[in-house]
Amino acid sequence: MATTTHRIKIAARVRPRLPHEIDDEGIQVSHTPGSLSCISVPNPRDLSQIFNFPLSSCYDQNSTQEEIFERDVRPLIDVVYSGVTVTIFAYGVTSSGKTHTMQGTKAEAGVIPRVVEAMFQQKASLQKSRVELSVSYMEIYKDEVYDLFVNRDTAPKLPVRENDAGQVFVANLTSLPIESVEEFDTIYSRASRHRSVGATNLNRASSRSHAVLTLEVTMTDSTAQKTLTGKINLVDLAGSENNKLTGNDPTRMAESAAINKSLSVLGQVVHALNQGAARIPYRNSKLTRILQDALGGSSIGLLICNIAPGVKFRQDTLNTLNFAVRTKNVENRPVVNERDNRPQPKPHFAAVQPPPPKLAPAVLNSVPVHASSTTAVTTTAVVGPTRGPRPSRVPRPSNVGTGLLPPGHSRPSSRHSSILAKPEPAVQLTDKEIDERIARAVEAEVARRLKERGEREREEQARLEQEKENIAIMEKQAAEREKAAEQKLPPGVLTPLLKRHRDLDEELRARLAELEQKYERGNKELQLADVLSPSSRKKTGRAYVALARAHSEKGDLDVALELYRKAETYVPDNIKLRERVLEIEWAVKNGKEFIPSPKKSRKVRGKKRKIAIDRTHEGPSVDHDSVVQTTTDDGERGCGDGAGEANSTGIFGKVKEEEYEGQAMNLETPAKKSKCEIKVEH
Ligand SMILES: Nc1ncnc2c1ncn2[C@@H]1O[C@H](COP(=O)(O)OP(=O)(O)OP(=O)(O)O)[C@@H](O)[C@H]1O
Repeated sequence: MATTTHRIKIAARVRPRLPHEIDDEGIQVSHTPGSLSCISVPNPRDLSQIFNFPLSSCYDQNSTQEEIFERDVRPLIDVVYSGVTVTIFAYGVTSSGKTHTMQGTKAEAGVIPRVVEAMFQQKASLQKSRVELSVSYMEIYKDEVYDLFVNRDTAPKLPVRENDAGQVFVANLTSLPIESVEEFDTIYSRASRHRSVGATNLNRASSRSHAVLTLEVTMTDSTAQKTLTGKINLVDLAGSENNKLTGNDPTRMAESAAINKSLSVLGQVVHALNQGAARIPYRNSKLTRILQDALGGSSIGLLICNIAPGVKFRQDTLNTLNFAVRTKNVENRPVVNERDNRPQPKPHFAAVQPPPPKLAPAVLNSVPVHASSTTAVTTTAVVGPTRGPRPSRVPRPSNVGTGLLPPGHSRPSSRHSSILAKPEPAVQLTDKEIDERIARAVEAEVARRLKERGEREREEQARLEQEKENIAIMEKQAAEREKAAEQKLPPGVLTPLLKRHRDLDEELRARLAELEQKYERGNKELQLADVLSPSSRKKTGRAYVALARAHSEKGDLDVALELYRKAETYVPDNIKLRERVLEIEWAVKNGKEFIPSPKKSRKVRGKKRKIAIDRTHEGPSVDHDSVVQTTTDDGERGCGDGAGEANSTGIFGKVKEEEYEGQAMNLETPAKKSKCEIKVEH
């Protein structure tokens, strides 16, 4: 049997303009008899364009607290007394009037005090049953739940849990029995002082948390041996905030971030429900976790969208109304929370039924609720021996607030412990009946497991697809960004990344060409050098060097470089010559002037030669010829000795390291090393 669905009812309320505000004349509320009322808002970007939002209730700036209560809230009191959970939440941007609507002032009492009064009036009118009322009050501050009946300094963070029947509850939340309106007022005003409130530019007393007040009524009919439990959750949400307008300090910013995040998750939940998504992200915030039952669950909902009329709130007004439009499509499946208190027969060990699926009200009996509400709701009460005594078997009844107790968990302050199962007499079953029951139980269990597995697989599949989609979106966005960056540049101009690639490419090609040239040139000279004797090679080298030097002194660096390179082919191991080539290459490449180091005077050269000769006497085997050659200062003669090399490499090597980077590393070739070693052996 299918259960009846119920859509969340939406009301919109525009608050009056505050003294310092510029009114947004464009927001209009219109009522047409016989059809939905409508709220119209101009598009902030194009004022000639008007957006219309038809909603079941629209209240303009002159509306009163009484009007709203009588029209939209009072009918729900009957629904609560029929054993159904009702959730009313006030939604809107900061300073739009949520707290005013829910709480109000002494002179203009809001929804909460009026609901309490109506609940006590209804209680007084019930003769047959024993009626008990209790209240709980919590706030969700920075995604943590706190009990507002506990002093804030000592209040612990309360965990949100789910029992095995799928009921979400706040563990250890205080539930206080109340006997009168006055008693409630005392408790409530004390608890409200614990709520996190702070001043922002937009609201001197801005709620920094979401507050959930729950009134629970239990009606025990001793004649019919039934207990009905109804609840009403009154939720004053914190307002979404634009930190530019609120002028928040770091503490307020952190609060604001938590508020905006939880409201954004609320939007995601509503969106997912509208899309019929496999996974609804209730768990992404405590707010949605706690309101799970009101959003696509088993309670009846009323969303009051509060609207601030100021021009600066235009965009927020549109956001709020768009949220309202999406929410009105969310469907709930209300259930009556009824418990059968008749003695339950003790089931045979083989007759134990598997627990019914969490979301299976369709297989349960359906009865209309005796309420003035036009909504037909279903009861979850199951009468008869197959029904276990535990209330947790009710498919996802609402559990927010005072009744948020897991099965078998009782609280001293709560009076619900009186609704416990009575002793159960034994029942006589035939063997056939037992076999049938076992078969049914096994079938049901297998079906349940298969269904669960299917759901898990679908969820996983959806998650994977979502991930794939996200990756595709990210890739597309990256490509679009790159394309957009290119398009922004004038034709022919490249993005920095492409330009860098292009530059590198060109550099690489030039370097390759240079290397090839060098190779060819070197090859030719090498072939010549090969046929010469060592002394002729040195002479040819020296001749080239002399010629190169003459050109470099004239400033003809390209020719000088060419000649030095040729010289290098004949005396490849001359380190000074190599350095000279590098220096001139650098000067040519960077368009710098090349100033050759001055020739040392004969005297200095002679002195150096003397030192070198003296040194040669220190060791037994010295090549005099090579020593003489190393006394030259500019590389125009052959290989240098150890001292000369160290000196020249010390000076030139430093310059090269900075200017030639990697090239400087290869100054000392293996050929050079081996020649020096040979010299020492001589
Ligand atoms: N219908 C109304 N009539 C008169 N004054 C109102 C009305 N609604 C709101 N106000 C005033 O507007 C101001 C902001 O209202 P309120 O504090 O209720 O906003 P809020 O939406 O709860 O803000 P926040 O999210 O920051 O807590 C208050 O000074 C309040 O008295």
